[in-house]
Order: sequence, then C-alpha cells, then structure tokens
Amino acid sequence: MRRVLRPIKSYVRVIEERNESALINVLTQFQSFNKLGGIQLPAEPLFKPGLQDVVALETSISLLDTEREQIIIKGFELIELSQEIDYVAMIHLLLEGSLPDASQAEKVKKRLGKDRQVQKDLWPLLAQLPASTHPMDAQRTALSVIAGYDQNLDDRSTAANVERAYRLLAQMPIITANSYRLLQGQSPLTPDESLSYSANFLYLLTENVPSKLSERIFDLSLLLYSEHELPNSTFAARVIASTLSDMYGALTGAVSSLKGQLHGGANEAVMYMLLEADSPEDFEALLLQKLSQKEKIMGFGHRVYAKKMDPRALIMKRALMDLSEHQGNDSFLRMCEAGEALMEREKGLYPNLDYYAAPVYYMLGIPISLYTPIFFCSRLAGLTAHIIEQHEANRLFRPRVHYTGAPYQSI
Ligand SMILES: CC(=O)SCCNC(=O)CCNC(=O)[C@H](O)C(C)(C)COP(=O)(O)OP(=O)(O)OC[C@H]1O[C@@H](n2cnc3c(N)ncnc32)[C@H](O)[C@@H]1OP(=O)(O)O
Ligand SMILES: O=C([O-])CC(=O)C(=O)O
Repeated sequence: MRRVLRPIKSYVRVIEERNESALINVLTQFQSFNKLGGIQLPAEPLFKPGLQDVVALETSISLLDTEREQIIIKGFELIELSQEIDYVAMIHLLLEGSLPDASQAEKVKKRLGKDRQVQKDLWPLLAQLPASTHPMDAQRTALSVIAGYDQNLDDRSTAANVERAYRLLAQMPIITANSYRLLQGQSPLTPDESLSYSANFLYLLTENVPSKLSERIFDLSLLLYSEHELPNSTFAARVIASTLSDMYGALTGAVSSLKGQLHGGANEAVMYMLLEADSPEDFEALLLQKLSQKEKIMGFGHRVYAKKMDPRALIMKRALMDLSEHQGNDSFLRMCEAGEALMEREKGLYPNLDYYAAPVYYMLGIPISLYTPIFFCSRLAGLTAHIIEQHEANRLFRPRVHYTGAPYQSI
C-alpha cells in the first residue's frame, strides 16, 4: 500500500508545484505500477519534443542552475571562474575534479606541452582532402585517423581515458590549425614551445604571436566554451559512449553535432551575418528583413536560458569592448549592440555566447571557418570528462517513440 501511496503523493505535489520534469519521473513510477498490476491510469505518453526539460542522466560535472542564474562546474561557478583561472586550470578542474594548486597547474602545462607530438602521417592524409572541406569535417576525419594510432583503444578505464583526454587536448589545436593550413595549400606550422597553451593555439591559427590582450581574451573564450552541462553535442557523445564505443567515436559524433547552425555552427553564421552589414542601421534592417521572412537570427535564443541572457555572452561582450577600444574600432560592437536591442524589442530574445564570440574571433584575426572548430577544441575538456563519466557508470541509452504511423494491417 505504501508503494502505491508514495507516487500518488508525489503526483499531487508536482502538480501543485507545476514541475514538469518531476512530473515525468512520477508518471514513470505510475507506469511501473501499471505493469505490476497496481492502480490503473490511462497510459500517458512520456513524449517531450526535442527532449525539452527531460532529465536524461546523472552527472557530477556541471549544471545550468537557471533559478540562481549560475553555471555550476564541479561546484564552482563558471562566470566567477572566468575572472580567476585560465583554460588550463579549467582542464584540471574538469579532468581531475579540483582546482589546481601552483605545482599541479605547472604539471598540466608540461603534460599538454609533452603530448603535442602529432603523428606525422596525419598531414599527408589531411592534405588529400578536397580544398572545399570544412575544417570541422577535417577535425572529424583526423579523430578517426588518430584512433587508429591508439594502441590501447579497447581500454576504457578511467586512467586510460584521462590519458587520452590530455593527449587530445594537447594535439587538437595543432591538428585544427594545421588542417586549415593544409586545406589552403599551406604547410603545417610547428608549435612554439615558449608560448602558453592559448597563445600557441592563437599563434597557429593566425601565424602571429599574439599580444597579451589577445592571448587573455582568446583564453577567456576557451574557458567560457569549455563545458555547458548537456547540450546536443555532449548528449550525442554520451549516447555513443553508452554503447561502450571508444572516446574517438564519441567525439566524432560530438563534432558533427556541434557543426550544425542551431548549435556551435552559429558562431560562424553570426560573423557572416555581421559582414553583410555596413552600419548599425544596416544591421537592424537586415535583422528585420530576416525576421519578416520568419528566419532565425543566429546567436540569439537558447533552449535552457530561453528568454534570458546567456551569462557567458555578457563576459564576451566585455571582451569585445576591450578589443574595440584597444584596436580603435568599435564598428562590430555598435552593430552587435544595435542587434541586441532590436532582438529584445522585437522578440524578447537575448544573445548567446556565439553572438559575441564571433566578432571577438574576427578581431583576433582568426579565419571564420575556424570558429566552430575552436569551440570544439575548447569543449574537448568538458566532452572528454563526460565520456569518462559515461564509461565509469554506464547504462545504454535506448529511448522509445511516440508512433504516428499506420496501424497494423495484414499484408
Ligand atoms: C553555444 C550554443 O550552441 S548556443 C545556441 C546557438 N544557436 C543559435 O544561436 C541559433 C539560433 N537560435 C535558435 O535557433 C534557438 O533559439 C535554439 C535552437 C538555440 C533553441 O531553440 P528551441 O529551444 O528549440 O526554441 P525554438 O526554436 O522552438 O524557439 C521558440 C520560439 O522562439 C523563436 N526563436 C528562438 N530563437 C530564435 C532566433 N534566434 N531568432 C528568431 N526567433 C527565434 C522561435 O521562432 C519560436 O517562436 P514561435 O514560438 O513563435 O514559433
Ligand atoms: O547548452 C546548449 O544547449 C548549447 C550551448 O550553449 C553550449 O553548448 O555551450
């Protein structure tokens, strides 16, 4: 009897609280009771288009706490972290679970430096890709190739996976920048050992040793992109990892997911849109025209933040202000501000991180088709942590469907 009463009480409570995801959990319990011959309820289809608000898994990595407007990563808040630590410390936090002290930070830096050796066979292979290949597709191809060099591929233990994660974090910036160079018919660059992780990455992307300001802003962008709970790409990676497929396989799925314009691909789309306009007025007219044609405006809206500003966008906006002041050119800043005001007025929508990351990358001199690949390189820290967590406590993902096809008929 107690087993029957407990879900009824929870049902009443969640109805009162209008808590949808809790309601789903309780309905699941009711369904089990149905099966056990307990109380009878009409079968409720547990169907949420796009899995909106569905709690799909347990994680100790991160949470978007929308009520407190906080992005919690391993118990710390991302925006607070962005004022205190660099991207390398974030890698330590995500892979080791704690903020590094000075000697641990030094160790991670050394480890990322040591693991930079990319298999030389990779360059001739990537050079054979058609020149029109998007660098994200080159990233995906490279991941498949380097899987073949992993002597330990079937070892999904945490130790082996952490080792792999560090190696990928060390190599992927080099692979990303050099695959772009190869696609342009240029030869690969060698990393500059004297530079920090982020300065070296930016150097490989632009062929220029960055100023301190550029280095700081680029590092900040990597940190802000590094982890964000369960976006489509992270879910894709965990779904693949849940078959006990390896880290490279899970990451190739994540790259493909991230490439789409509704997700990571938005940062490139934002930049192409900004370049279509010459002035804030011109940009407003462009956005109004797109809205009148029911087009989505890239860089606005978010499944979880919905009608609130992505807190990361605010930090990137400040970075754009700093760069604009330093370079004596505020044309993109003024266009972005005009777009932001217009979208708030017309649609009640606010920018996400991609909206301000795009002009920041442009002003840092980075080629546009590398914006989403950079997002992937940064997100590798979070993605690998999620794949490790999935392999540590695995349950195969295998949901059901709401069938809308024809009913059974005999042939
Ligand atoms: C780092 C990241 O990956 S952040 C996301 C980056 N992606 C983008 O910037 C792409 C543009 N944004 C979007 O397409 C959406 O806001 C998403 C995909 C991010 C979230 O989408 P969902 O949660 O599925 O919301 P959905 O697309 O159903 O939109 C809800 C309503 O807001 C509108 N809306 C949402 N975003 C936008 C937008 N960017 N431009 C115009 N209208 C929008 C929709 O048209 C819809 O309106 P309607 O109810 O009148 O039909
Ligand atoms: O959380 C999401 O759905 C998308 C996003 O902002 C990210 O991956 O950084």
